[in-house]
Amino acid sequence: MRRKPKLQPKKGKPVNAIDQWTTPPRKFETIAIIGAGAYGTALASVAARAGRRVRIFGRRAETVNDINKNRRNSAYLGDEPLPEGIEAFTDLKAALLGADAALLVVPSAGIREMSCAMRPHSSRSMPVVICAKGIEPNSGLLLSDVVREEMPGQPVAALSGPTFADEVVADMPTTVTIAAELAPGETLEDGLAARLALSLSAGSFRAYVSDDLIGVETGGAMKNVIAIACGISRGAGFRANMTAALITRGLAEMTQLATKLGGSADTISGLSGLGDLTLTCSSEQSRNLRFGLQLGAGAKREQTFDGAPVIVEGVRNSVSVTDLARKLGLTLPICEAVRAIVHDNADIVTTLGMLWSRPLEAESHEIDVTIGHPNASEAREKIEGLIGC
Ligand SMILES: NC(=O)C1=CN([C@@H]2O[C@H](COP(=O)(O)OP(=O)(O)OC[C@H]3O[C@@H](n4cnc5c(N)ncnc54)[C@H](O)[C@@H]3O)[C@@H](O)[C@H]2O)C=CC1
Ligand SMILES: O=C(CO)COP(=O)(O)O
Repeated sequence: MRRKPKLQPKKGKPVNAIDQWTTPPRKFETIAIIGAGAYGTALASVAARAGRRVRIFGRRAETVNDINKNRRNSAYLGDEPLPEGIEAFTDLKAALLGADAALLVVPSAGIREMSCAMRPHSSRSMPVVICAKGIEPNSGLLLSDVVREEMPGQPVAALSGPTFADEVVADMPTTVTIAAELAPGETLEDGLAARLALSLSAGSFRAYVSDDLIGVETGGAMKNVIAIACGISRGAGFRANMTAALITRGLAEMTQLATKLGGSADTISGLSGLGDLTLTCSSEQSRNLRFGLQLGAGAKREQTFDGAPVIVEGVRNSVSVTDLARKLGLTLPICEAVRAIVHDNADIVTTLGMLWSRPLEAESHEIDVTIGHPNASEAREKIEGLIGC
């Protein structure tokens, strides 16, 4: 078995730590986790290790029994043992009974339906924390806005960051950002994000707080699309320089959309943006990266993962992100390229080549300059030649 190194926390008073603030925020005691897949179960473990009472909802009876009887979720997380203090239910009402906060951990496609189902069983003061990554197709809504539509008046937050579920469940060092908007007169110190961070942080799991819900959610939705681009490029035979370019220019696309929506560029350079982008674009643990690798190597979309129904959020989000950007008058070339390859069967080499033959421009989006490309066709030919087309 692989050795799991443990962090050794340093003794002494930390600087500016939430639990050292003048009046540390009150913890939530009972946490409901909605969704017993890989990430829901991992976050249930985090909450239980932090001393919370945890009630997790899963749709499949076998999974719920596995968690209650064997303290495992073998369908999603292999043999990794789960900590004590997690009770699983197939009944949504029972899972939400007495919950002080709920983490919503189903795929983005299920957020509207699930929040609608939660509404009759949720106390009005119970915060709903979105842990899925996405933007709703057609409406272009952030998932927090979807929840607000289905659960009017409910406090909403988002938890996002570089967090592979199997590392989280194994208590490997992990950081996230928790974001919630501040009510008038409220400060970060007494806000919802701080209460959640204090309720979940323990041992190897460390949450930072933010009031930029838009920035955190936009970064999370977009990084999966960029990870697919990195996978496609590597799978098609391009190398490290191309990956670095896609990550960096992908980050620029994330910044453009987030700031246009009212989020901050600072958030995009944080854990939920750059942090998660780095993780997802560089590790083959990522489903989005692996999906791209398979496409790049020539698989059809339906052949990826041998046809298994794996959640690859970047697939639907390449459409919702580009639709939203188009509506806002933005062009996101990498996200558009992923959409064209994944949904319109566009040729991979030609589509990636087009990224290199676009008019030259200033690197900073604060400077609005485009310079006609002197050698567009030459650039495309060069790229095609590189991988022998
Ligand atoms: N697995 C990971 O490492 C991480 C996942 N996430 C995000 O968490 C979300 C969930 O992902 P995973 O837990 O990995 O997926 P998963 O496939 O492991 O589990 C999804 C769970 O949601 C349920 N589900 C599926 N479709 C549903 C629907 N339409 N309505 C209600 N329930 C539905 C499934 O039965 C399952 O219990 C995604 O948005 C993903 O991007 C975020 C960070 C890390
Ligand atoms: O969001 C994730 C890690 O932060 C999980 O990424 P994948 O869905 O690509 O596996």
